[in-house]
Amino acid sequence: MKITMIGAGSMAEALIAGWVKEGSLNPAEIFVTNREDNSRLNQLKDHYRVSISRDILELTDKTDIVILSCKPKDWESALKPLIPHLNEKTMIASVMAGVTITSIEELVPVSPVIRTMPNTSAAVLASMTSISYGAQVSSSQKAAVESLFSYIGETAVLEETMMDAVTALTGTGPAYIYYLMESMEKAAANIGVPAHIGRDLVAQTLIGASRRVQEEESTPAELYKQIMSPGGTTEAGFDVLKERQVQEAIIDCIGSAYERSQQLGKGKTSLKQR
Ligand SMILES: NC(=O)C1=CN([C@@H]2O[C@H](COP(=O)(O)OP(=O)(O)OC[C@H]3O[C@@H](n4cnc5c(N)ncnc54)[C@H](OP(=O)(O)O)[C@@H]3O)[C@@H](O)[C@H]2O)C=CC1
Ligand SMILES: O=C(O)[C@@H]1CCC=N1
Repeated sequence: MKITMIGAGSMAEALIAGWVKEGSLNPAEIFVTNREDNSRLNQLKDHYRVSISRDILELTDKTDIVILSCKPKDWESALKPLIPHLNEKTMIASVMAGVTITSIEELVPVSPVIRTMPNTSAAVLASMTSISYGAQVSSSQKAAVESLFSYIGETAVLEETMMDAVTALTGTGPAYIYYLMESMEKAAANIGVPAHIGRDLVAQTLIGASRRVQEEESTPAELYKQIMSPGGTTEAGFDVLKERQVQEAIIDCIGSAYERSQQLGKGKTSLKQR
């Protein structure tokens, strides 16, 4: 499959890294462009052997899928020069937060449009990617898209009404987990565990906890209650979490990310416009 990526930032790199990691895609058939940062394009070319170009029309020649991996404020100007060269065989897949299928279809009525929400764990083939299809996507195109994103992790096909929610939950999600890990590393250092040791211990603790949720029937609450002995260490820790209302803060954090995804879809590019 020949891919054109418009945008060469963090999310684009995570996708590229995942697609080439085990040879799922031929890097020469991944064409990447950005707005102006030549050194970034050369870096991606040197590291992953992808094809790069400043000529967006050259990139879209015979491409099967154009991936919009720029920011929500930039996609319309990025896509405009391509419009006369697109047809019903060229899929447009967005990874952008907020931007709706309808808004892309309005600009490119001829093309099948797909809205996706991967995450940066694509780099290690562990993305959770949600996918929604516009009305013009054929069943063979749907199969091709699902195969493409299943190379880099798990996929779920969802109604578009859920895309802002999954953006807040799983697109943004790894960042919350890294923040938790950073907090645990800082705590480790405070209680005498050097950072380089603490990092590995914390990472394995998260992997083990996640795997139990994936592989067993128990809920997270049942699992944490198993760890909590009356009067023990876990209870002492949870007393602080409850006193500081950490669970409420996390619920509000994801709610705020959800609202922001909705706003981005309405073209509110600045946080001040909230
Ligand atoms: N980061 C993440 O974890 C996730 C991000 N996303 C979505 O992915 C998208 C990209 O995010 P992220 O990678 O973090 O952003 P970055 O800021 O890292 O990258 C944005 C890229 O878009 C390029 N760009 C901007 N304008 C144009 C244009 N007119 N034509 C071509 N390229 C252009 C930039 O080029 P230049 O540097 O030259 O300006 C840059 O390469 C966003 O829409 C975001 O919502 C989705 C899931 C997770
Ligand atoms: O912060 C953002 O807007 C993007 C969307 C999902 C993750 N990062």
